[in-house]
Amino acid sequence: MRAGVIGAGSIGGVVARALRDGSVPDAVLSGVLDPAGPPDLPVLTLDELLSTSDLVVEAAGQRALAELGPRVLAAGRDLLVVSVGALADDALLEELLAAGPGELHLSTGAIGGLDLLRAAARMAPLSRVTIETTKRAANLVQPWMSAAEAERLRTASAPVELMRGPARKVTAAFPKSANVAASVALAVGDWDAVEAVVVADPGAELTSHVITAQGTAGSYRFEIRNQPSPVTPTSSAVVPHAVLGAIAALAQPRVVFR
Ligand SMILES: NC(=O)C1=CN([C@@H]2O[C@H](COP(=O)(O)OP(=O)(O)OC[C@H]3O[C@@H](n4cnc5c(N)ncnc54)[C@H](O)[C@@H]3O)[C@@H](O)[C@H]2O)C=CC1
Ligand SMILES: O=C([O-])CC(=O)C(=O)O
Repeated sequence: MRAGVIGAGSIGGVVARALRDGSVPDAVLSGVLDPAGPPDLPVLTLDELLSTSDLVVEAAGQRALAELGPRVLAAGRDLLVVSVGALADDALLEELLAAGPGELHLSTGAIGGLDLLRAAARMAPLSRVTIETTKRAANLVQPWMSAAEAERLRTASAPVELMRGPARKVTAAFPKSANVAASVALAVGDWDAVEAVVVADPGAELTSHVITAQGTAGSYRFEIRNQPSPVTPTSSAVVPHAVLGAIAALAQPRVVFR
């Protein structure tokens, strides 16, 4: 399988180098598309990427997925999405689903438990599904925040709850930090069932995601505590490895959990 990568930052850069170095059996790097043009990686145009890849990994952000995702699928290339939060836009999701012949795949990204939540939600609708994300306060500053609010975050001395609301709203408000809220909503198949919370903690060494759900199938609590990426600390360092695991499963579908 030839895999191309859109966005060669903290996630896509690790993925591209691992593919280039042959660490995934039966998968090779075709190249990367990134205006930042990492010097050690083969940088291609979109047309070149599409003509030399079987699978394209999006690791460039929610806006890039909206701009480029439909073209990847329409060119007949499979697409593995990391910026899952962009799918909170129903119109984009419909466009991507209609855009084939390429197939759409979603990365599990920074979290786990999505398979069990999906199974439990199929048994009977879940109630009270929540995901609480806690990150280092200074990394959660957003362009829509007032200067005073941004400064309060940068100088916070205690944890602050920044937003609590429907997953759709929270993933759009924190596009680099709360894609996981969308992942939980897509796993349970109900955007309105999932409440997302973002907490800024000046003392947080690790990024945490605590997912809870109750239903007929049982009661669930997943606590994930990830090391932040040293390059882009809003992203967990494990994310590129989730992507590489997905590529390995697509390239060589043997002994794969589904
Ligand atoms: N599903 C999940 O659990 C997670 C999803 N993410 C998503 O992954 C995205 C990428 O994360 P990082 O690699 O840490 O960010 P990063 O900032 O380190 O890298 C992003 C790269 O994409 C490039 N880029 C931006 N727009 C582009 C475009 N239109 N075409 C090509 N390249 C473009 C940038 O130049 C940069 O090199 C985040 O913005 C977020 O949406 C991040 C963490 C977890
Ligand atoms: O990497 C993480 O821990 C989660 C993240 O940034 C996101 O969901 O956008």
